[in-house]
Amino acid sequence: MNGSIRDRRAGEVAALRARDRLDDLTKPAGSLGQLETLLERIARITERPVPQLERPHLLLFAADHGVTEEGVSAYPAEVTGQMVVNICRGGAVSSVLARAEGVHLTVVDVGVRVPVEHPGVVARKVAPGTRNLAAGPAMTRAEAEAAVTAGRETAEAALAAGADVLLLGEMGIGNTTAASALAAYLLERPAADVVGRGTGVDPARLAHKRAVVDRALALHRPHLRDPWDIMTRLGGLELAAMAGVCLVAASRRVPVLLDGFITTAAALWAVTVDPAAAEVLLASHVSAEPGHRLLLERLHLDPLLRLGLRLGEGSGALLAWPLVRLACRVLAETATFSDARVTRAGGLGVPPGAPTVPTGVRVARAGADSSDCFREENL
Ligand SMILES: Cc1cc2ncn([C@H]3O[C@H](COP(=O)(O)O)[C@@H](O)[C@H]3O)c2cc1C
Ligand SMILES: O=C(O)c1cccnc1
Repeated sequence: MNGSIRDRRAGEVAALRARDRLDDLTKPAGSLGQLETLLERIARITERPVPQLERPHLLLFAADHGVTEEGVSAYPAEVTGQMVVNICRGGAVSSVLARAEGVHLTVVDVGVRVPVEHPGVVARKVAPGTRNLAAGPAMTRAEAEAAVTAGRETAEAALAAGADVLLLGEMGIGNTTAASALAAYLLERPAADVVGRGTGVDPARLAHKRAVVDRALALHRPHLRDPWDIMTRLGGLELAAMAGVCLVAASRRVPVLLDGFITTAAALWAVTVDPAAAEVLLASHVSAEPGHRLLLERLHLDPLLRLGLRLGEGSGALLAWPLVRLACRVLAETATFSDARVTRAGGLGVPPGAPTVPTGVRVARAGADSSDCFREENL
């Protein structure tokens, strides 16, 4: 207990020092907008006033869903296994983004229905998919626990390999239905508020998908006594595994960059198990699924991007990652007012026409950049 109080204080001190440094950088106060609150949050999580996140690992969990037999997705269930192979071969959107940004990608099979034929997949299959959550519990308690453990161990392995930030991703046809069931229950909302088109179901199928989620909620509600009942009955194997990642990140004070609706539903469940998990979450984007905005609001998270994405696979987290990395670089490398001898706001002011940067002062740090405006003759 004392340890956690001390940890929290260390985080608050780091956040305050990050705030002070942000105000001391050669820029108008507050001018980096949302990136400034992001940096304070990362400082608080990592307990470092000038955090450097340089080793991102995307942990992508794949599993199938029995609820697909209700016809809730625009695509057939076999796409899960096919896409896992595509991701590992480098052909999926997430593979391209991870490659382009140098993000280490780990793909974990926690419950794909068929054998996944690729040596790159981490084999942690708990069961060959869940059962239909609209007809009975999706999992047994032992399966839910094993899936959370698979997520926990994957996160521990990534951290042992040097990861300093974890990105979450998932692949599982039908998982917007399971995520909707979890979200509707945890947010105390009807299915109509959270269910969206997922892979792109038409309006008739969307109405059916909502009815399926409402039916599942009515079926399970009398049996939901603790968080484990909720995950066991309404969740999914990859949802449980992603929650396991959040739980490890909370205890290790490592930032988790969420992706879309599905990853955020898993994260909210993790927060019901350990409220400290809420402190390590970062929101990459807000997806087109209507429940995503509601989940982010519940978690008090401000998404960095609003692109209308509805893909998953960690794609939104991968797109937001460069912003996070660049924000950290800016905090670490931008000159301060005193270093650069730039006049602060509230001083005597600068005479009209006078240069705001005294001639002969280098604003850039030596060797920091090669662009033209940083050349000696231009300073
Ligand atoms: C080719 C393809 C690639 C994907 N990559 C992610 N998803 C996304 O769509 C699925 C969820 O939507 P629903 O609940 O409507 O099935 C998940 O696999 C999610 O990761 C994909 C879906 C498809 C079809
Ligand atoms: O928001 C998401 O995570 C999402 C939305 C649609 C399909 N797959 C994922």
